[in-house]
Amino acid sequence: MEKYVCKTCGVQYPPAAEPPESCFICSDERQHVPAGGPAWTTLEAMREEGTYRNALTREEAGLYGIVTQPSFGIGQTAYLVCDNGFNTLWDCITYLDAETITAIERLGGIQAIAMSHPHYYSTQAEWAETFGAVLHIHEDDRAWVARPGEHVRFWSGETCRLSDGVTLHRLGGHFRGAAVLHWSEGAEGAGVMLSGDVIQVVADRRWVSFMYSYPNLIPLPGSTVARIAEQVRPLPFERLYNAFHRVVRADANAAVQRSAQRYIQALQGELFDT
Ligand SMILES: O=c1ccn([C@@H]2O[C@H](COP(=O)(O)O)[C@@H](O)[C@H]2O)c(=O)[nH]1
Repeated sequence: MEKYVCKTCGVQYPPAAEPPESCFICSDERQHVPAGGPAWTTLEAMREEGTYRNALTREEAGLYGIVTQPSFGIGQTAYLVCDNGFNTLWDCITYLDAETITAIERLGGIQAIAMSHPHYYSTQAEWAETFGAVLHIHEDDRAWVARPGEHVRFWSGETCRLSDGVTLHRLGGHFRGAAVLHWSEGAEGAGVMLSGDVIQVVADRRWVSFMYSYPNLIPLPGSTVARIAEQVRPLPFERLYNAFHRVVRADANAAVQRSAQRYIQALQGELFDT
């Protein structure tokens, strides 16, 4: 029996004799199945190949980025937030090896794992089991968990406090249970938001955007974007990190507010006349 991993999104499935016929994450209209159909590997095969390694980078005091090189699956970055002795892994990546485990153990291990949305679930069960961490997922996204188990804690409502400085906020939009992480101690106490791509940092780093599907370019309703901006407004955060190493470095809450206004104006035909 093997725990097959979808090569397109990096999500791991429960033990089975044969790979699944399709990946239910990629078959959804927010992702895509490659033209050649689904393809599969396993975490063990990836380790044996020796192709991959994880780069762990210090982003700022108490915050580390972890990304697989060369890129695998969607290619997202996971973050380790070290908040006064309580470490949270924000989002997850598929590849996990002994070198990564040692490096993270040196930083104090992982006490909690929290996910923005299903596209980054990857091998979250392996990470939770390896580090003895509780895996926090909003209950509205329960149906997207390929490998449920004792390690998962489904949270409900709009917020979930993980440590003194770390709180999850359900924003919805990209997925019903889509969440962001607010770290009040980040950016030297000015606050940091980790957003996955529930709030997406765009090419011009002074702006963000919001989508139902990024690869298939399906936007969100203006009312949803307005609600997301209102939920975020009271939170103090100077910096915002997305899942692809893009950062709004200064005045990030204001960037979210003006970007939401611009997005809604564009949807309403008030931003340009082309
Ligand atoms: O800016 C982006 C972000 C993501 N994608 C692609 O979308 C899918 C789903 O990933 P999410 O990041 O969770 O939306 C994946 O295939 C990404 O490569 C994109 O095209 N542009």
